[in-house]
Amino acid sequence: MSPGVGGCAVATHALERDYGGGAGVFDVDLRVPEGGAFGLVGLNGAGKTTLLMLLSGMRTPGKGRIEHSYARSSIAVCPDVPEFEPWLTAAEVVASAAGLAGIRPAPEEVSTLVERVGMSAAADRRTRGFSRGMKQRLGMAAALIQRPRLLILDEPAAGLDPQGRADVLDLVSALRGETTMVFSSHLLTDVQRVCDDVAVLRAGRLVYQGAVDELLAQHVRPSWELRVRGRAAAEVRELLAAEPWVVSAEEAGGDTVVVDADSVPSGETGIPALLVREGIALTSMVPCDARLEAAFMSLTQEEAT
Ligand SMILES: Nc1ncnc2c1ncn2[C@@H]1O[C@H](COP(=O)(O)OP(=O)(O)OP(=O)(O)O)[C@@H](O)[C@H]1O
Repeated sequence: MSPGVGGCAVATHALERDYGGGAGVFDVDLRVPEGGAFGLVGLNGAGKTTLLMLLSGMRTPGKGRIEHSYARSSIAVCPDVPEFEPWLTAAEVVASAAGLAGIRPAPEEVSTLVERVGMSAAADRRTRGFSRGMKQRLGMAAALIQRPRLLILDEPAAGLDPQGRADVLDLVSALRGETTMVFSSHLLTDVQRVCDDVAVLRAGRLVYQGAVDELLAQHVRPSWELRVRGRAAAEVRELLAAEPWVVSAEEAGGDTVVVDADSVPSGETGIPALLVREGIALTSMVPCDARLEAAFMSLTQEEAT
């Protein structure tokens, strides 16, 4: 490990890449803990790709420095829209990615990886005509065959349908602990689903880095949409509103009530406990993601002070 990286897969110090006209990344002190999934979020043009390319060594900084725990050969990158030679099959793409990295995997290693990314059925199909989701998963297999210690994924779930997005996020989640991942997204909900830590970029500058839970605690009022059975929604709303930890409770049509709590733990434990106490059946309790997005937007758009 390089001196000074202590506990981090990669760390940057006053990193800058200035494209002029305010574009680029500036004064970035990033700490990516080892072994987990690290999310990099920001609006379009915030500098996510630039920072990822700097971390990967594919672009050079104008100022500042980067310390890696790993050799350059242990870093793999999956671009936002992976492109492959159209005449190669999926399995050949993975095998040739290994060859380019100087690795000679056993055929079973290639097929296991192709299976792991859910591409077994297409292993022997040429990549011409692959959907974006298939390309994304194949790109991840081509990166993983290099046995990276650090895997950099640029918007791996962007442009995918809900199923494709869920597949990619599940894969990222399953890789936690195996390799350090840094992945960019403009969706906080994706990051919340799979990441332990997150950095938020606004106009090229870091405005937050740390635990996802802490970001949510600081910027999001926890909220759930409940569906109940056995009692009118109005009555359930009233019962909830009387609880000291409930910030607001609103009917949202039919059997649905939306509850804002003063903290995630108080809502997660208090809502089921109250309903059990009152003998009310809870048919679903879903966090209100739209509000998470709104909080993220306020964090990324608010004026720098
Ligand atoms: N090679 C380049 N030369 C000049 N400007 C660039 C270059 N690459 C990126 N930029 C500009 O730097 C800013 C950050 O771009 P970057 O692609 O890093 O952002 P991003 O957060 O990844 O955006 P998106 O989510 O849209 O992909 C943008 O204003 C972009 O136009």
